Amino acid sequence: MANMLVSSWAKNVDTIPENYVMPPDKRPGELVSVGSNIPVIDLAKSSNHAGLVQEILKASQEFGLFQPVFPIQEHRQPWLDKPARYRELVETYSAEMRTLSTRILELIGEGLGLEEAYFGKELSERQALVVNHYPPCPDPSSAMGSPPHCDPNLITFLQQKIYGLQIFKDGQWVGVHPLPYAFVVIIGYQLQIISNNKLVAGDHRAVTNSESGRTSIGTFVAPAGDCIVEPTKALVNGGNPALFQAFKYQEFLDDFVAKKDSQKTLEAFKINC
Ligand SMILES: O=C(O)CCC(=O)C(=O)O
Ligand SMILES: [Fe+2]
Repeated sequence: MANMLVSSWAKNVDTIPENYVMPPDKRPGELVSVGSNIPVIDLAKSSNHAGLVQEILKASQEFGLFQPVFPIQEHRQPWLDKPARYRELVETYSAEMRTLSTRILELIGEGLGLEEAYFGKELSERQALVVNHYPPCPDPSSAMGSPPHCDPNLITFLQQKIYGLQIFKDGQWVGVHPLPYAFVVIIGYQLQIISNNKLVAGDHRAVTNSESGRTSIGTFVAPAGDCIVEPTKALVNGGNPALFQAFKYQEFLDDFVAKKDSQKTLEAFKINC
């Protein structure tokens, strides 16, 4: 059992096992710079609420990703690295993430001109915590930590201490700098669909490095399985016809798991004009 965990043997390898070597066209390549223009948004700027909403909306339209910073984390970093109190920590962490996601979803809803609680009910009913661990890799340019994809859910909150996350923007991969007191917010496909393509899902991947292992903590907020998702009526009219059909979220998720290619799943739910 212990040997099945990559982390138990990966420390001792000096070449990548063959099944981890990616075909040349799927490799991360060498030259990816850390982006200096990825939006970092200060949530404490409550004196300029309208400005904050606009900043979040613009980032969600242009990048599908942003990094909110908020002061509470300067005092308490909720990093889950103490297994002894893991259960308790996960409970507290999940509750805090719920508060943060509610806040961000309210700001996005406001920016889209929707009622305050629009995303607060069935559309955000599910919340899952996923901890990814990437061991150090002898040859990071030939292997991939997490292949390129968009998240199928509504919105994702990611915490990373070590660099590894990259976003595809303007035809190239850009590294997302791990800021110590910021989360990374990634717009998921359900927000793209509900906004009728006004917001874009962030296309991202994770690379490895040879010096150290990397752990990322993801909080995935998603609709209930039987929740009907469709472009919101508020953003659909004669000039802006609905670009996606209505579906049950579980149908979208099943297609995503079956196809293993997030873009193909999005295509399958488009209305063919
Ligand atoms: O580990 C990361 O930085 C990205 C993980 C990810 O994209 C995912 O779990 O969906
Ligand atoms: Fe992801």
